[in-house]
Amino acid sequence: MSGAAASTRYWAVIPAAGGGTRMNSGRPKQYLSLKDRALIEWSIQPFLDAEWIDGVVLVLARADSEFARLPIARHPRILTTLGGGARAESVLAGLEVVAERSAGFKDVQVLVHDAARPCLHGSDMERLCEEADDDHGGILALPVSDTLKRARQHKIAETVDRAFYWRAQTPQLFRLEPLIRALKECAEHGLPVTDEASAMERAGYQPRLVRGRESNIKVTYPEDLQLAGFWLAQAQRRP
Ligand SMILES: Nc1ccn([C@@H]2O[C@H](COP(=O)(O)OP(=O)(O)OP(=O)(O)O)[C@@H](O)[C@H]2O)c(=O)n1
Ligand SMILES: C[C@](O)(CO)[C@H](O)COP(=O)(O)O
Repeated sequence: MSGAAASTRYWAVIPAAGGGTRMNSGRPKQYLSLKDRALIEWSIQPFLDAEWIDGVVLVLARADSEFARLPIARHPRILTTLGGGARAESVLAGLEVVAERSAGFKDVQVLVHDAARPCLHGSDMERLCEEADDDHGGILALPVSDTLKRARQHKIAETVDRAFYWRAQTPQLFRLEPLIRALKECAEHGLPVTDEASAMERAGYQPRLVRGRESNIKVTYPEDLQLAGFWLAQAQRRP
């Protein structure tokens, strides 16, 4: 990847240990079929296509018996480990594998990407690596375009100025060791974090917001699956 120092090593961690409760499909949503592939395969592919990424650590649920049956499971740059009860625990488990595999390298950057986001463009992932701050990291995100209301018991409490709000996506890019420390700190204090940036912000970092793409949706609810299929077709991504 252009711009990165030759000594910088890049890894990806893909949290894929969730149960897909909100999808209500009776199986983990990452294995639902999306244009002739499992959703998770689309999410992993941009990182395998990027040969400058040393490895992809996939974090699976203990009961996961599906991934091993996928063709992509045999890819030489994919490692797997077991996740935990919350996304942050799963991410931390994946980071520990990166730490083991990248021992000896000083400058290790990690891209954390939801397995539930199958429509990522590889070019956006590269742009994140180029535009993120070396020390503070960065995330793909989108400025809010709707008028934002703060709710109180299903009523409008106030309208907030949307100019100051962005919607966080993934990948989120951070240096390995500071991210491990930040997530461990949150875990030790029982602080639930829903993304890596939250942990880094709490540790005093100011991650850069790198504009993403509306199509980089997180497949969360049933209607999201059809939308993901639409965006993949728009990008003309082939299985
Ligand atoms: N304990 C968990 C929970 C979530 N994830 C992963 O984190 C990503 C984002 O989480 P989300 O969209 O909430 O997925 P689920 O937790 O599966 O969905 P739900 O909350 O509806 O159960 C997903 O790729 C999911 O597999 C994970 O690795 N470990
Ligand atoms: C990490 C994330 O995708 C950023 O928007 C989001 O926080 C994941 O939330 P989830 O509830 O674990 O899906």
